[in-house]
Amino acid sequence: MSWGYKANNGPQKWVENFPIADGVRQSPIDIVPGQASYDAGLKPLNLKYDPSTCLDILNNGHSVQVTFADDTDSSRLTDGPISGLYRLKQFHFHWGASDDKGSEHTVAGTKYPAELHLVHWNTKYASFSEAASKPDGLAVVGVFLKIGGENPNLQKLLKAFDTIKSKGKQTSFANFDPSTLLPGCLDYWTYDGSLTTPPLYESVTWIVCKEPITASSAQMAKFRTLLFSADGAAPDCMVNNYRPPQPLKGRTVRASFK
Ligand SMILES: NS(=O)(=O)c1ccc(C(=O)NCc2cccc(F)c2F)cc1
Ligand SMILES: [Zn+2]
Repeated sequence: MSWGYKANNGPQKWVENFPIADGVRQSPIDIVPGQASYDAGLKPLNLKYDPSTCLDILNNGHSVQVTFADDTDSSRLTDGPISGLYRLKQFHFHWGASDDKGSEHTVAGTKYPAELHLVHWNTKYASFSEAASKPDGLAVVGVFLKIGGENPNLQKLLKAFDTIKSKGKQTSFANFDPSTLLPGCLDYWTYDGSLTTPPLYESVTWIVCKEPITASSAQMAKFRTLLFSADGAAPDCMVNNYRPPQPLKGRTVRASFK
């Protein structure tokens, strides 16, 4: 049976097949703002996304994912805490069964209802797959979702959910601009971490935005209509697809802001 988020295959069990789960730079973490150190050397994030690189939207059995063409540099991240140029590969979300939980990172113990991950890979490597196992291979921008007014930029995504309800379903998804999902202020915390799902590779420079974006409670409910299960199997709601915070193990969290 493959990994998931249930008692019998969830985060407490992943170490059995992925021993790095107990590694020294695992993600997510609890971010304690008072303990983060302001680093004046950190540059502003430079994110440039080209909507024409948006390819499709997929239910991969763990999350809903929007995948991008990464054969050119047209959707990419530079500056911030990283050096070089990282190409956007995909973005996806993690969310809860109710509005009181769902994010992977927490802020002084506070859980948000959901968290968006924009996944980029270092173009010093030939591909995402090669970069994914290197200590400086990936950079993931995390954006918290909080409950507020309806977010019109999410609506386009949510409208596609009915056609990708079950595991393995995907549909073409064009001309979506991921920058519409970024907060107005790009202040961030950054630390060295890992993929938050198996294979849990310790290859991610995490860049977590301080400012959340909003989603309405009804929009959050729409995420919860997706299924972990494939067509024809007993329907299993896709909820609580988040890993809890992991030990900091001596790592420093830096802040790009005072
Ligand atoms: N939640 S997150 O942002 O930390 C995260 C981002 C990407 C992946 C991923 O690509 N997994 C599949 C995958 C595919 C190819 C090679 C890999 F190493 C690999 F992990 C997993 C977790
Ligand atoms: Zn993620």
